[in-house]
Amino acid sequence: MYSSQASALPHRVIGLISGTSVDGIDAALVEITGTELDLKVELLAGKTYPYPADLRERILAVCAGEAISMLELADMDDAIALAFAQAAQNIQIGYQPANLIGSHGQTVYHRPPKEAGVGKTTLGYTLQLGRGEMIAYLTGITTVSNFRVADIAVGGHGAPLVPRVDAFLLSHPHESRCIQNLGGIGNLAYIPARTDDWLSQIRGWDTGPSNSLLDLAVERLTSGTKTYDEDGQWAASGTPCYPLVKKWLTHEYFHLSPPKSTGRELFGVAYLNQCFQDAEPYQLSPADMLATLTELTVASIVHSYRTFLPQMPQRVFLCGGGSRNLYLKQRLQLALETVPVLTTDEAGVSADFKEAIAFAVLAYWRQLGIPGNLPTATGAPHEVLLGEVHQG
Ligand SMILES: Nc1ncnc2c1ncn2[C@@H]1O[C@H](COP(=O)(O)OP(=O)(O)OP(=O)(O)O)[C@@H](O)[C@H]1O
Ligand SMILES: CC(=O)N[C@H]1[C@@H]2OC[C@@H](O2)[C@@H](O)[C@@H]1O[C@H](C)C(=O)O
Repeated sequence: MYSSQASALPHRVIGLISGTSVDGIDAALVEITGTELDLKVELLAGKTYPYPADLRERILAVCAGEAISMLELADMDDAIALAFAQAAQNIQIGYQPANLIGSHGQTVYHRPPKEAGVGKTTLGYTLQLGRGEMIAYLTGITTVSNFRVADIAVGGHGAPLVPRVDAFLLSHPHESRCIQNLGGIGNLAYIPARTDDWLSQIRGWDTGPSNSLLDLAVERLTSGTKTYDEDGQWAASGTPCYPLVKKWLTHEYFHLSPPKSTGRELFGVAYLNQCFQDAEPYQLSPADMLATLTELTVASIVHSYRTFLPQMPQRVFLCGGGSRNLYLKQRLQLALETVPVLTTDEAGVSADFKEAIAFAVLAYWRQLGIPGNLPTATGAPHEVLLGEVHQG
């Protein structure tokens, strides 16, 4: 545990991320004081800046495995960095300028590490575009980026990284909690009540698809006129097909023991095509298909908790865009029975901007020399400093 002396003064930091939904750049301007147990973050401004439509399409194509040249890769890296730098400039309008940026960038590829014989691991590989050096150059603000590689370099998954920040922002003295992110991919942080040794008992992993398949299905069912099902209204008018959910739950990812991480490589276009093929004999309506895909997200989360957690949490707090999907939230509450399902807003942390806030905190920790990974979530053998620093 680190002393808070180094950070007695508040730090104004910008956190930036575009996640696996590729819907746009979430930017948070925050004021941070304290370090870990005394960490305090005030959200001054939070906003999502949508990507230009052509850039979003190019990113999604690359995520789906389309080949591009090195020249195109460099251009895409810079186009993303430019969009991130603009988001950083815009979020500060009307505020005192920030002195640090933590930028996650855009994940375009993620390959978890693999066992390679006794005590050996083939390192994972992860690629986030939107290079930090360009953001620092364009904004004149010191920028920390490329957070995942240091954890990967010691054999970890490099993901999920937010659980360590969740631990200090959302733990409770007497209550065990799950913080469930519903992004393109879902992930959780299980945080026991803050008694002795609570930190070492925190768990975290990716639960599987959350909005990624739903969004792709909506695009497909509307011939591209819609990108998501607002509030889950369309899905709510359908009925889940349980034999399909049962079949899809046999996917080996759901049965892998944590630590584990995944991405659009596993739960993207190819997987959705398979889902539509599997659904053919059932002649589902579009609404039934969306309800069934929603149920896969719900069932995979609940299966994950019941199988891999030491005990069920006392409360679940949702965050990420999927926490605004009322149908998904309602189905999750039904499946979790007596465990209350809330959003992190109700625990004082913005459900929409928690990931952006987390990368502001991770950059701040990097500057203070505080590790950012949680080995029990990433599978790394020990804590490491995360992020590369580019002076502004
Ligand atoms: N009102 C809403 N109703 C239903 N779904 C919503 C709503 N608002 C946002 N979403 C969903 O949330 C998604 C965006 O969520 P979020 O920004 O948390 O994802 P992300 O950060 O890209 O994902 P990840 O956490 O995997 O990196 C949208 O693509 C959409 O599917
Ligand atoms: C490689 C990558 O970008 N992973 C993301 C993704 O989106 C959700 C889940 O999969 C999580 O593991 C991670 O993001 C969050 C911010 C994390 O690291 O905690």
